[in-house]
Amino acid sequence: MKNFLSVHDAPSVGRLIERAAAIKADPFDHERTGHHKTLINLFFNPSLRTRLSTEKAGMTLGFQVITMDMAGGWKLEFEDGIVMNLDRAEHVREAAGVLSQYCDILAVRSFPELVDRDADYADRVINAFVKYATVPVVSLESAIRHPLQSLADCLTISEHRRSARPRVALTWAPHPRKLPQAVANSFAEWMVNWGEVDLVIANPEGFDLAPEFTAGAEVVHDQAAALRGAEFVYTKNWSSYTHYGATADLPGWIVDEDKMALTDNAYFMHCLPVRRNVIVSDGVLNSDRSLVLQQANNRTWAAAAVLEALAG
Ligand SMILES: NCCC[C@H](NC(=O)CCC(=O)O)C(=O)O
Ligand SMILES: NC(=O)OP(=O)(O)O
Repeated sequence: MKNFLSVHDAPSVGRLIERAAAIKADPFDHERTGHHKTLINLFFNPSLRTRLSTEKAGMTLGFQVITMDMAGGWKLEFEDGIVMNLDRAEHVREAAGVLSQYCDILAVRSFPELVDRDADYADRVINAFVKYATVPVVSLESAIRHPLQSLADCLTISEHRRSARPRVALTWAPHPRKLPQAVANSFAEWMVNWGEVDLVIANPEGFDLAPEFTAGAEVVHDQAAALRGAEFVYTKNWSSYTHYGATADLPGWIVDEDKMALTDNAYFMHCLPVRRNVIVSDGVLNSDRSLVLQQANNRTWAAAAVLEALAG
């Protein structure tokens, strides 16, 4: 594996899940993997889970780990050929080159602006690091994908499924702010490429995800129809891809006990952070069907499997 930006970088989803499970089962037997190697994590946006689980994964494998919050760094320029006489002090070309002097793997989080769809879907920030870094680059959630979350979610589903090929429902839910499509895009493409679940996606009209991520999944606009018979309910808000960045005030899409009663005694999943009693009711989130802490735990083992593959 050269970089880890999407499911397409994983030679085999099943194999990567197996490696994550193996490291989870025996975490103290992998300290040589990153020996004398350095991992740098760069954050252009906030994080709790991604930051700490990736640091923990790096330390578990014996890497030296350095994390930088880019709010404290120079403002970077991403345009090529530009006259840099405004407020951006450093070009990504130098920044990525310099970071490559200090580390063996470079991980980057950068969210979309949700204003210009073409600009966001060009995934400019992470791709600039890929272009100018001389070390492997890992996505810690880019403008359009969150692959480490999705790999952790695959591991969580593999650990909890009752049937060989469970029905997984990804449902849109309400939120007071406009949020990226990244988690949902990634979840869809990992579920489809994994090939061991049947994925149905429910969202309001006007909130269909970009077709490149949902090919192979069923997309419906009736939440109840999607939930019926589901073994896993993966919940997430996203702003509109079609009317780019638009939100909708649809409180009826909350996932509550009545909605969960439609399912096949499903587990509830969410990547966190989650808005209680907006996205999901307290009753569902506090219940023993909620897997949110298991998902957060599995972030560590997903990151470890990816770091192991990149450390070669
Ligand atoms: N990393 C997991 C989700 C990150 C981000 N959520 C958020 O920004 C939620 C913020 C809030 O609830 O205000 C997203 O949807 O992509
Ligand atoms: N799920 C997730 O990526 O959480 P953070 O945004 O806190 O890293």
